Amino acid sequence: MSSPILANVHSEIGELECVLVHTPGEEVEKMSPTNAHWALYSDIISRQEAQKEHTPFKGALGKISRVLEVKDLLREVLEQPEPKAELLAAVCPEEYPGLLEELKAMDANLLASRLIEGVERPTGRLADFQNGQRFAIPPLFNLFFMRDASMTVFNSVLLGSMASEVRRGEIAVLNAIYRYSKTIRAAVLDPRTVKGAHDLRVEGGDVHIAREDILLVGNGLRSSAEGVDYLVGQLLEKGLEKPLHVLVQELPHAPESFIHLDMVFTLLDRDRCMVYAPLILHSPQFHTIHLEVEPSGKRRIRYEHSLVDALRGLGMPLKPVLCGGAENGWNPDREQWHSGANFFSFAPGKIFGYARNTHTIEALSQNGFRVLRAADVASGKVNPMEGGRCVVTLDGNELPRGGGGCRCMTMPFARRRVEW
Ligand SMILES: NC(=O)NCCC[C@H](N)C(=O)O
Repeated sequence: MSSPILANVHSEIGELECVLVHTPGEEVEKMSPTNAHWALYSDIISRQEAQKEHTPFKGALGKISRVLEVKDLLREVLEQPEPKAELLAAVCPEEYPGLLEELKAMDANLLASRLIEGVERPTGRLADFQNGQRFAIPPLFNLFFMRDASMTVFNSVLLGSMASEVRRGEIAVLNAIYRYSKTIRAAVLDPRTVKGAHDLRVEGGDVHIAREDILLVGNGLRSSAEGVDYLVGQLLEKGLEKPLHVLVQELPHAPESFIHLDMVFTLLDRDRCMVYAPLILHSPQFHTIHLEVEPSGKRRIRYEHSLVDALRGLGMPLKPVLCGGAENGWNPDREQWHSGANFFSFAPGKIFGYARNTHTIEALSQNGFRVLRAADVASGKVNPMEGGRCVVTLDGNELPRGGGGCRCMTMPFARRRVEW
């Protein structure tokens, strides 16, 4: 058996070597207009349509990098008796002992599907049915947004501390995978072990590694100040070789399309970033805070003019490309809403994004990004690794209704180091 792949991510843009994804399955249809908002979707979506859009994305990723389906990793873990028992104990409510036995008897394949797609309460009680509490184990509606519930930070994986109850089931599954998979290996940082930390929240959409010594962290609905302090504390405990700069970007709590930093800002190349300008370039209300941490643990903290200015000050001059192609007006708002600022870099200057955000794609084209189609990359018709900058576009009309884009749908596990 080959040796496991080790967690190794030291930037947002290094050439991708291994990425975790989840193809949207039955779980995305286990909702109706009444509970879609609770499930954190802005609309109900069709599995078939979502899969149609996701397939070329995964296919294109497969031409570039090793791609691991989270369900395959889960199956591998469930084939091992002790991890299986441990995971079932974590997710199966004690009030249904019969259910636990039923799940224990399932083979790894069926059980992996059940844990992702959800298990209905076995009681058949009308009250549960009517109040929408139908699940003993809720479906992992948002699992295809692999980015958020865990994140590779250097050589460790940090489990998310999710702001919404509906996403907490993802953590148990991912925790089991990171601890027991034979395919991948990582040291796991688990915020659940911190006692009494009621306001410790951190999600991967907010955590970006700009450079080995610079982290960017969104601070809003999903990641709290305590979450940032936890991450810094963990990195200090592991030992810093040089000062670490943490640039914290405050985010508005509404509308819901501003949930994470990656919905308003993503890194595209050594010298380009995508910005939703009204917030990232021109907001006096939402601050950028620079936390400098020395290897000794000594910290300094100050306001910066903006994220882009702070990065320039740290020797990362970035030209912003505008989401919606303009500073203000309808287009930035319309395209940001459909994850128009959310790009996933698979190498410096090589990115994935949704084709529907035409003004943003045009702005990228004007910045030297060749526009390719994911289906053509997946079929081998074009090779995105050849030539300079490119944006690989996928038809994303159904997927963004779940609330995220290409960065949200990937969890990079290993990348090559960038030569700066
Ligand atoms: N990084 C991201 O912005 N992820 C998108 C997550 C969407 C999901 N429906 C959520 O609200 O958590």
